[in-house]
Amino acid sequence: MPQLAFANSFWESYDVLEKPVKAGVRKAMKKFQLLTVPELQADKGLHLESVQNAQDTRMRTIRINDFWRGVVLAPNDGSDVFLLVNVVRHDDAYSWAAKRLYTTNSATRALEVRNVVAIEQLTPALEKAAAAADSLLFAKYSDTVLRELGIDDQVLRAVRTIVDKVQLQAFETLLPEDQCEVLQYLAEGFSPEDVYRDVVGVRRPVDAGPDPDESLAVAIANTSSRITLVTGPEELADILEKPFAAWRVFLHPSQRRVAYRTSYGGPVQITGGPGTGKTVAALHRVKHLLTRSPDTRVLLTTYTNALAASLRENLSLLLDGDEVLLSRVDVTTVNAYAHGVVTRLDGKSPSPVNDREERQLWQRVVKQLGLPWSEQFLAQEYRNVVLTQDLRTPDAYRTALRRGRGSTLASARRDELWSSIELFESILRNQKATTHLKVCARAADLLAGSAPTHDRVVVDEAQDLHPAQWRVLRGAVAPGSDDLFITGDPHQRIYDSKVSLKSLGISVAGRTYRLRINYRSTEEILAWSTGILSPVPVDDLGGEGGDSLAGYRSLLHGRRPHTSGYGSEQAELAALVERVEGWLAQGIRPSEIGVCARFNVLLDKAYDKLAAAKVPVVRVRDNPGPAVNGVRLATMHAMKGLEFRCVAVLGVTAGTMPFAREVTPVSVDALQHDSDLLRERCLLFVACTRAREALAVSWNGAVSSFVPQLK
Ligand SMILES: Nc1ncnc2c1ncn2[C@@H]1O[C@H](COP(=O)(O)OP(=O)(O)OP(=O)(O)O)[C@@H](O)[C@H]1O
Repeated sequence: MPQLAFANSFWESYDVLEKPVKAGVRKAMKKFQLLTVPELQADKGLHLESVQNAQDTRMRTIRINDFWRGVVLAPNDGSDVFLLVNVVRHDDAYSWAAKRLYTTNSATRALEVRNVVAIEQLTPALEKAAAAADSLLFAKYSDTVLRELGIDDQVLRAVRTIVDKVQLQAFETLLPEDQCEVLQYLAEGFSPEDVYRDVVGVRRPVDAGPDPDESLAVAIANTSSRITLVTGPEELADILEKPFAAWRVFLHPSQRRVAYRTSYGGPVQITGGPGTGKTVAALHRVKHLLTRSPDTRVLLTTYTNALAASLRENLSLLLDGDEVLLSRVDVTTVNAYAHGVVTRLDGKSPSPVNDREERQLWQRVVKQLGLPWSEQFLAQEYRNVVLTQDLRTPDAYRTALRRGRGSTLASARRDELWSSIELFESILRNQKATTHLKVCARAADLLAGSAPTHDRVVVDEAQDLHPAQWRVLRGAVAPGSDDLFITGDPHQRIYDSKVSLKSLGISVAGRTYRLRINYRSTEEILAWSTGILSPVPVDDLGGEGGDSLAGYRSLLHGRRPHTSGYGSEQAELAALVERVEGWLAQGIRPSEIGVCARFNVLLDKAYDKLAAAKVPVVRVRDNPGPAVNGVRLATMHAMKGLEFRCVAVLGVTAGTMPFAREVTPVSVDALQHDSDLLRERCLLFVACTRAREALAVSWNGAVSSFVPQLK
């Protein structure tokens, strides 16, 4: 019996087919599992036929129904894997199939496809233009270097005509995938050695011989990042029936490498810009850890309850709803986990105050003691010095290094300040209340004196965790191999947490990896959003140096973000309604649209305007499940970790972004001032990078200085 494999191009077309057409595909696919190759060729219903004038003689089409045909690559080398590459309307199927050529990459040994006709047609004209060009994008790389990276003769000829990145982009959909990726990395300034390591090395089979003489079946097996091989009828039914989520099946080699590495010697850190699949890598790592050993208990944490719910859902999808595996994972936030530990080991449930109540308490302290510091200064001192370093006595505080704080405090002043901390804590005690970070501190103490609760910990959205929360995670698992798998992006740090992971007993030295391909947003959205952060340096995740967004790329292209200023809030909101209606008219579902603003006040007004225009709207804070209809409205903070096809960011006005009240004046503390400003910038960056296809940023009055000017 032949075997079946599916290329990712197939899923892209299959996913949007109408139900009866999908049923037709399923019926046709079944035949591949029931019939022998000669029977397939003779089957009248399937009508497996060659494609006239095809560039690839292995190209066949099959009948799905009167209007649709499947495009199949049939083996002609004695191997037996048929590759389903597309489902196309009858009239287009033949010309689509005729132009495509599948080849085995000489370096990666993976199967890749090109639009051979288009490349042939374009190249001569481009060669003429290139002869007159001042410089060529790949001039500094010799043919030998490019060939070693897998570039073949036809692509090499085209490469020698490329003058700049824009032209490379225009070629992207035509070029064979691995070769294209090599060129994209070189164009970003990566050295051929880096590209070999990150693109070729991770794909090339260890036992690859000097020449690519593999059969089609072997080349298919080498292409796991783009092709799924189906092993049996049940798997086929399963895969065709479930909603398809590409990330479950097609991991980029850089994602696969970090997620499925058998074991790490200790904590490992995965960073990457927005949308690079860090959450996806974390989920696959959980799968790997669970399936590797039958008893392993995993703690998977994220930042908010809403994100925890979505992680749970996706993990269930990835594990095919396997209850036995799922029962060995706890998916939660660090705060909720800490709360559970304290409740269990102290025998009573703590009652943390919320952010607003905590602010009010500090106001009370300031009023009562009449000290020369603002409530904001005291709250930051408590969070960023006292709780960060876990200082518990006035003596410890008196001599502590106040890392990250730019103001000096002499010993006498520190004693005064400590009195405010004592008062704050005593008010809490009297109210039988506490704070989330104090619950974490208590949980860390309790864990230090008891057995770890889990065998492995996987941490998503790590950039915003406070040292008190890291201490909890450190205590949840015994130090050793595979103890902590940490994913995060320091450019998305929207709470004021300064962390040195090493000082918390979490050393990731030699075990840090970076993901660079953005699967979410178009290159246009990513590049524009990157401009929000480009004027300022950003610390890395572990607090040991700097991080940068250089070299991140997207696989998708689209329109540039739309930026517009209005004379009044009314006008801005009226334009929002029009924009959302426009998106809906394009067939985008309400739940695929996100509208966000820095504060709820503006969101409330947006809610009313949209509702008045009969646009369904829901607030993200009300935790609407995926099935709930309605445009999603969220504050910028609540946008963390989410994504939408279209995003409108409102009120990016000079007085709001940055919001002066949230920014410590330079005169009070210069370092804190910079760090507050950076946090505000990151907030806008997070909001904008939630958009997949369309981003609209607007303001009323003067524009925020964070908004990059479109060139
Ligand atoms: N290998 C893949 N193939 C297809 N889609 C992918 C792949 N990896 C990630 N994605 C998709 O890209 C999007 C972003 O992935 P994910 O949320 O894991 O990124 P992230 O790095 O955690 O993002 P952020 O830090 O911005 O929250 C999701 O829609 C995800 O399904």
